[in-house]
Amino acid sequence: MATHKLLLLPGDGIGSEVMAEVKKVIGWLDAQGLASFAIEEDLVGGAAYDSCGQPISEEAMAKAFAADAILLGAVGGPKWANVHYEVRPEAGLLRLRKDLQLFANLRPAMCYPALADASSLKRDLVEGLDVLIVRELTGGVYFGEPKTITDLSDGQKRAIDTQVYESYEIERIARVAFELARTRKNRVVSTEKHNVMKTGVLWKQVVSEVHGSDYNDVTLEHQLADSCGMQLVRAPKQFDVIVTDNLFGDILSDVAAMLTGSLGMLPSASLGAVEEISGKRRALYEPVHGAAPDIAGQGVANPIAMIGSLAMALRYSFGLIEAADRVEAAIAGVLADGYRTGDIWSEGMTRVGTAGMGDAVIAELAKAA
Ligand SMILES: NC(=O)c1ccc[n+]([C@@H]2O[C@H](COP(=O)([O-])OP(=O)(O)OC[C@H]3O[C@@H](n4cnc5c(N)ncnc54)[C@H](O)[C@@H]3O)[C@@H](O)[C@H]2O)c1
Ligand SMILES: CC(C)[C@H](C(=O)O)[C@@H](O)C(=O)O
Ligand SMILES: [Mg+2]
Repeated sequence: MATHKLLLLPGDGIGSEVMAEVKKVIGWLDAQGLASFAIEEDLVGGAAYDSCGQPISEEAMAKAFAADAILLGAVGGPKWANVHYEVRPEAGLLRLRKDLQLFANLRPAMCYPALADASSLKRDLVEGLDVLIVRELTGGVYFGEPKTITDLSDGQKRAIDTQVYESYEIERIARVAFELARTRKNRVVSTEKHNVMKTGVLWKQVVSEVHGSDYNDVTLEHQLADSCGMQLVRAPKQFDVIVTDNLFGDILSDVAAMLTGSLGMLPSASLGAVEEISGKRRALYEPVHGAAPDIAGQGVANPIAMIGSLAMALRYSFGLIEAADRVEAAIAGVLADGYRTGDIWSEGMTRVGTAGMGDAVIAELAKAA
């Protein structure tokens, strides 16, 4: 069996707590002979800043380039509120995404039947929900230049962020969305704001062209991003795949999280292009949530988003479909058995902490083995 090089970057806040649970799952898969991993670990975010003055070291970047896949916990927190913008914890994550060219961010939001009552919406609106947000991750306002704050002569200040998209960036993310739609319900909603933004005009045009030339079999609808947000909480089951830019994708995925019960439920995969010679694609897997400073250190964070991110790595990077299916079935199993961390807990359910949820997943895996 091939050995997969996996780099673990726990990061800050609850990042290391949820990573500890994923390590249990990795250990279990290895022990069962279902997967074989060569594990490296390093610092990212505030933890790296505290250690070397940078939100990711050059050594960690080299490990990231050498890895078959990266698992990242979370970065950020109030401890670093006053560090210089260039070296803030989030800059480490953004550098990984940009330097590794991880342009395709897949954020599936699924509402497990056992959790339909934990959703922000009524059960019938969310039960069985399965939406995939395909977020462009290396362009847009996150990276566009100029990006400045300047002092003006009258004592005022001016801040500039720049939204830039080139057509190739829109085309490649549109292709990812259409390809994935073909494996699902064959429907794509593309969302932007062409009514106020030039990038929105280009986005809509390029997505339509890609659709017309190669994906006529997929149903395509365009929605303005504000309206898409509204539709997502009005009637979420109308969606199959949503393709959108970096900023709208960030916002819509947190909204979608609450339809599933909690931000602690949403995994993600950030993928690069398939390399021509090696056939490999760079990839980073991380929960959609952040470092959750309000609950960090208490052992109560939900590790399911992190464990689900490992399942996505097994599926997309390593082709270990059986192992991925087993991990996802174990997550569904513990929820059906009533195990709940605080964020998804309701009357009558078994309340567990982060480690308790990780142990329950292992027990469920073992039951099915
Ligand atoms: N990918 C990342 O590393 C990432 C993502 C989002 C935010 N952040 C950073 O994290 C810091 C805190 O940001 P924030 O508070 O706006 O967002 P957050 O996602 O950290 O937390 C938002 C809310 O969700 C809850 N939550 C999040 N994950 C949870 C989990 N696994 N289990 C239970 N509850 C959970 C938190 O307790 C909090 O109430 C900021 O510095 C931000 O930049 C990092
Ligand atoms: C931490 C931050 C840079 C990040 C983003 O804005 O992309 C986060 O919110 C996310 O959703 O992954
Ligand atoms: Mg976000």
